[in-house]
Amino acid sequence: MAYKAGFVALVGRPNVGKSTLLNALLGRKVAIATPKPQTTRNRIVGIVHRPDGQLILLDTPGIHRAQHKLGQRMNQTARLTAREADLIWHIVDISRPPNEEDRWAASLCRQSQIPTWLIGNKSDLVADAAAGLAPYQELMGYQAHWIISAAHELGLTDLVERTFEVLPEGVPYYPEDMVTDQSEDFYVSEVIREHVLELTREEIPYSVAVVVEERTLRRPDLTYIRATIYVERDGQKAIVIGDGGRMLKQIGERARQDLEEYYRHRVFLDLWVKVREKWRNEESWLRRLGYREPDK
Ligand SMILES: Nc1nc2c(ncn2[C@@H]2O[C@H](COP(=O)(O)OP(=O)(O)OP(=O)(O)O)[C@@H](O)[C@H]2O)c(=O)[nH]1
Repeated sequence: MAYKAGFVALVGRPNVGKSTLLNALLGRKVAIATPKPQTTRNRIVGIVHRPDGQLILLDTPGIHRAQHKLGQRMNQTARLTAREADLIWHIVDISRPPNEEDRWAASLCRQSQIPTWLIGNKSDLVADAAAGLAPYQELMGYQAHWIISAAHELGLTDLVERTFEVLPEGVPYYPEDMVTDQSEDFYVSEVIREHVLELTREEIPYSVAVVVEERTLRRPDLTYIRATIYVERDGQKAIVIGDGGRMLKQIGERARQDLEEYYRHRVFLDLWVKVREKWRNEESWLRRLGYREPDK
């Protein structure tokens, strides 16, 4: 069987169940990939790995965020192009009728000219799912539609199965063993490190490493992150902390803002600075920090 690999963009107004769907799909066979922010505009939020293929799920920032800024957003970032996705899943909540935002999302999908499937979620909430889906179908007229319940994991197998069928043939984009936590922690540490380097300039060259010690979702809208910034000398520690802790506060502030943007909810960032001499020579440390040898 030919190997399939492709990108699916998730589109849908807030609250339709995108995160729930992702979580349901991101079972064991799935890993989160966290590319550097500059490498792609549409964030990769998950990869479904199978022996015969790889389904890469993309989130499209800007599409489902701004309710009141809808007008502005229309001319701004939210845009999907065929270069970025092979298929769009436009997710809707069939327990409610379509609203302005659903219409707007639909117009973006149409403009993109990417094949789009209508995914009617929350089927468990309605007695007649087909009736719930009908107004959306009328409005959008997409090629195909699906009825699912992300929360109850209904209809997902078929959806994924059929999606693989339409993905292009290709080679894997990502290694199969991509581990969720590692890449996410690595991303978080890179964000922090970036601000350390930016704010301290030449004073702290490359002798800085950041280790995420804890990262927990404390509440649905709050991620707690405790991280340690490692430097090689006491003098560097003093610089990173700054007078009265001012530098560290600024680093934390900037990194937190970036991370809140990334997680789309509040982040409590607890930063520590420690000295560890010559960490750069320690192999186990380099591995712990995520600096692995590139994949062959
Ligand atoms: N009954 C039911 N509730 C669901 C289903 N899918 C999602 N929900 C609920 O709908 C609400 C919104 O779900 P999310 O997954 O956070 O929606 P989202 O589209 O990611 O929302 P944003 O993060 O705001 O973009 C949550 O309370 C979910 O528990 C479903 O299939 N059935």
